Amino acid sequence: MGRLCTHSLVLAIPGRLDVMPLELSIEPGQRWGVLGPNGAGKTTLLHTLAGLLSPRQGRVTLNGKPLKAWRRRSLARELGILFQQPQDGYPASVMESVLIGRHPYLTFFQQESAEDIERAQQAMERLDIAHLDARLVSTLSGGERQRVAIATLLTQSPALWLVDEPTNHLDLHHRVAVMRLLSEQAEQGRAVVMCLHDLNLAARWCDHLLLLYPNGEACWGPAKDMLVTGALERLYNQRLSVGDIDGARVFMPRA
Ligand SMILES: Nc1ncnc2c1ncn2[C@@H]1O[C@H](COP(=O)(O)OP(=O)(O)OP(=O)(O)O)[C@@H](O)[C@H]1O
Repeated sequence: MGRLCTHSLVLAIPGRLDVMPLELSIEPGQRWGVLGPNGAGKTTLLHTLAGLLSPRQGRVTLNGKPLKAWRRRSLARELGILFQQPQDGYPASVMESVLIGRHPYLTFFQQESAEDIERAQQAMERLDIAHLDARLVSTLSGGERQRVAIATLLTQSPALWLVDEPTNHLDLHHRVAVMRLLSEQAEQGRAVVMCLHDLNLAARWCDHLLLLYPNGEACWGPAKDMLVTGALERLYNQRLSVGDIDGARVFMPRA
């Protein structure tokens, strides 16, 4: 179970004082998209939801318990984060990197078991990087590194996935594959919160949306209620053309 709630949460964004408190309730099985222009606070929100940043005001609870009351290792079994910036500053192979996902389940001196290795192999196959298992992560392309980071999260298998721009660097095929994977996680009862820049991915794959405006305003709710052209144009300060393709709403920026 991964039920994450925010209570009068105000993000600590430097210089932004007039910010609407967030009262979010992210339930197991839901796919939340976080939308907003550059600098709106999407990454700050994700890091605050993960307990990596303190809010200016309010609190976050996971399964009813304040994040601060969780022990870090227990929290890492419940909640996983995909960072926008790669976190691979040390030399490691793809396999070693993906196995890090099992660390919350191991004691300090414990070796990974055959089952841990099997999970990592399955995750690498799912992300189409099994053939790269012995390669140093530092030698990979941007899209390959992104798939390693997602495979690590899949190996970790948390109840709540916090993913910052999961389709960064990915080609069209892998973009869809990753959105399918996130959807499946939700179908299996996990909760997924994803920061997205692509409105059409959000419209296609998210059932709930949070719109973060750069002036501190915010609105959230079921995706069908949030995908209002005027509100999105104001969000991005960009005129949009709207159409329907195969039953899905599609947004195109007007030139
Ligand atoms: N350590 C810091 N010092 C000063 N300002 C900061 C700091 N960290 C973040 N900010 C500012 O907080 C605001 C929100 O940043 P954040 O990274 O959350 O935005 P974002 O919506 O994720 O943007 P993007 O779409 O560009 O990734 C930005 O204006 C950023 O410059």
